[in-house]
Amino acid sequence: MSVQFGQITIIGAGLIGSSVARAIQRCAATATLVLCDKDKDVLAEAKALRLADIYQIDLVKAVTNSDLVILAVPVGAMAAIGEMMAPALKTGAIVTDVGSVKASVFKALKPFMPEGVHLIPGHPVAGTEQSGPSAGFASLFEDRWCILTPPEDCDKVALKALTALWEKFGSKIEIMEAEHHDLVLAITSHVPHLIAYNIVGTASDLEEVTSSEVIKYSAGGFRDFTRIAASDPTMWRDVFLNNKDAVLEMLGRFSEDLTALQRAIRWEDGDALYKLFTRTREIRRKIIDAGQDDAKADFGRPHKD
Ligand SMILES: NC(=O)c1ccc[n+]([C@@H]2O[C@H](COP(=O)([O-])OP(=O)(O)OC[C@H]3O[C@@H](n4cnc5c(N)ncnc54)[C@H](O)[C@@H]3O)[C@@H](O)[C@H]2O)c1
Ligand SMILES: O=C(O)C(=O)C[C@]1(C(=O)O)C=C[C@@H](O)C=C1
Repeated sequence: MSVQFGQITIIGAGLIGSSVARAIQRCAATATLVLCDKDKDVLAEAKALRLADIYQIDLVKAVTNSDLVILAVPVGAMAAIGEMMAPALKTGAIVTDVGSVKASVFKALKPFMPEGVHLIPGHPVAGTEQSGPSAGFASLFEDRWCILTPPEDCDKVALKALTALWEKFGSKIEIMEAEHHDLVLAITSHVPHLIAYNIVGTASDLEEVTSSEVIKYSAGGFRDFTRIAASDPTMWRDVFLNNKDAVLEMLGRFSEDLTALQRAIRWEDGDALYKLFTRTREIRRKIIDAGQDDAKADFGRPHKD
């Protein structure tokens, strides 16, 4: 495959940044790949893994001359990075990100973007509970959705180039409004993570059950929740603080439905329970039929490369 960009810079060499680096290397999408991270140990780990051509702790130096800058940092870190790197951005460059929330990222970055720089936020809907450069893998994005949320006046050529790159990674592309993205992901990703954090927290707080019993007898359902609840604390703190309205809206609905379930159990309304469980089983089957599930669901995705 041919080189599409002269220089690409990835800011943040963690799970997603390092997976993007590996995917870029695999499809030879750039002549020069620059990897930047604020943490020197992370950069050293990335270097040992040979994830890029240049390793740079200085943000300004890292983005200078880049045709594409990909921000792969927690969403709460975007604004400060945007402000710091803005003066060094090349005219015509594309700035994108991989953050799990979209409206707040656009709002955080837009004011700093110089004239002639194309800001196109993105979100690969693929990941694991792991963090850091060693946890990444090139096939992470294969057959997964990558949602792009370009502004209405987005440059068509820039959008086409970014779309082509994600397609090279094996992703399926969906174009969406940022606010709609945040509402959909609140129910499909953010609230499920909150539920997992909460149930594992509740179990560990139980006074009459020791924490060693929780670990010893954790099977099936609870174990699956612990995988999700092991996800990165910084990343998820930032997701909830930056998608507050949509998460609270979905959490309100969730609480109402939970109260209905509570009532059904109290009044021994077996029909209501049976009906709901039948409906939810159908949803699981539809997800499998649509190819959106894989065996990794239990313990993270196996590394395929
Ligand atoms: N983990 C997932 O499953 C997943 C999936 C899709 C999208 N995302 C999004 O991807 C982004 C990165 O998540 P991750 O899982 O790769 O996290 P990670 O913790 O593995 O990596 C984040 C990296 O960013 C670096 N960093 C933080 N602030 C920085 C700064 N100011 N300058 C330079 N580097 C900085 C950290 O040192 C770290 O190495 C987040 O916005 C997250 O919402 C995560
Ligand atoms: O599989 C997992 O471990 C994930 O949590 C991945 C997951 C998700 O909720 O689906 C997490 C956050 C991202 O923004 C995208 C993907």
